Amino acid sequence: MMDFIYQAQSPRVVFGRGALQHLEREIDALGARRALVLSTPPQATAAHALAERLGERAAGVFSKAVMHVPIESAQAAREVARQCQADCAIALGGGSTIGLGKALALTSGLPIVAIPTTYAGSEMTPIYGITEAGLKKTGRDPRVLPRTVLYDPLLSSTLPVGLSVCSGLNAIAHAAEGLYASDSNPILDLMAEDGVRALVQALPVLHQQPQQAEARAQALYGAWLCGSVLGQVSMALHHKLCHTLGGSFNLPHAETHSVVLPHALAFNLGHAPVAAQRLARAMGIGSPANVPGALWDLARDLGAPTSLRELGLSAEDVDTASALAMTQQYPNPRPLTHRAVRHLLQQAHEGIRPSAA
Ligand SMILES: NC(=O)C1=CN([C@@H]2O[C@H](COP(=O)(O)OP(=O)(O)OC[C@H]3O[C@@H](n4cnc5c(N)ncnc54)[C@H](O)[C@@H]3O)[C@@H](O)[C@H]2O)C=CC1
Ligand SMILES: O=C(O)/C=C\C(=O)CC(=O)O
Repeated sequence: MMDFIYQAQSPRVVFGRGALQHLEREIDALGARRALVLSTPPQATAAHALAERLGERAAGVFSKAVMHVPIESAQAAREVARQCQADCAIALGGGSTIGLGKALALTSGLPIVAIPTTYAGSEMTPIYGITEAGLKKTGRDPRVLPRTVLYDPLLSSTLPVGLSVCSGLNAIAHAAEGLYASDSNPILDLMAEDGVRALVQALPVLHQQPQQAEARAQALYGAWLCGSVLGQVSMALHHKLCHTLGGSFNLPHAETHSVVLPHALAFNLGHAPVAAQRLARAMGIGSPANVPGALWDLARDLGAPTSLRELGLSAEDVDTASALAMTQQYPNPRPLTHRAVRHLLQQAHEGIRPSAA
């Protein structure tokens, strides 16, 4: 039965090979004059080159973005933005850099131009995360949604192939949980299905030919769709588990999503048959029951990690993580019990291929 609420919510999106050439036009369109360019340390050279290109439109560079946005780095960026009198920020990078931009926007209201170089999708969401005293807190606030997103597939072509695969699986996770979200709607279901289709087709090509232009564009298109889904509907068990594993055990974000997703779907899809059908159709496989196994095979075949053990989670941490994950309350297709979550994490820890949903 049709019963939904849909509220369009999107930054301005400029998509295309070479889209970065439009940056000055987009800064001007915001009415901004002095942009602070943000990046991680490994992308500092690109950030400085961009600031140089912007000339007088650049207020400075802050290249100390860190995964999961430690409060100290957010405070340092806020101080630099204040000192250099920036009136906008440009986040050049993946979810870590865009997350730093969001932390800045949260307290200053500065408009953000996001230039994503991974497939994590943060640029399309009003979700921010900040880590303080070992605990990652997330929230939603319209102030942190970037005002403009420049999607340029040329920029993601330098993303190492292993990270490209895991980041693409991270994006697929947004769409998969969006398809069984308690607050989903038909438009976002269309976006989720097409996003999964684009990524499932692009990732094997990128695994063989990381520079293949059409596949880079297709993967980034999929990331846009999946990020839009993440931004507009509620996530469930899979994202909550990854949040716990990333925030409290410092596991790497995209890799953790890659490992956990098949197990979370094996747990949930039996209670979400329409989502399972859509995922099977998007992946080009016959039986919805085979979706979790097919995703696990895809990850393994493309060289992604398949166990939490190889990401550094100890056997003892499985107990702690299960207990922590059960402290949150949220809608999930299948009711949660501590025993079932513990079993799911144990399977993911050992890297066991999930059986049919
Ligand atoms: N708030 C939200 O809606 C979302 C937030 N996130 C957050 O984003 C963070 C993870 O973001 P990711 O994009 O997975 O990783 P990331 O932004 O940490 O990037 C991973 C590494 O790859 C490098 N890198 C990125 N793009 C590159 C490129 N094109 N070429 C070469 N190197 C490149 C980065 O400098 C970094 O060293 C987590 O903290 C996660 O919680 C992720 C998704 C959504
Ligand atoms: O943790 C955050 O910074 C906010 C959301 C996400 O990371 C979404 C995700 O788990 O991919």
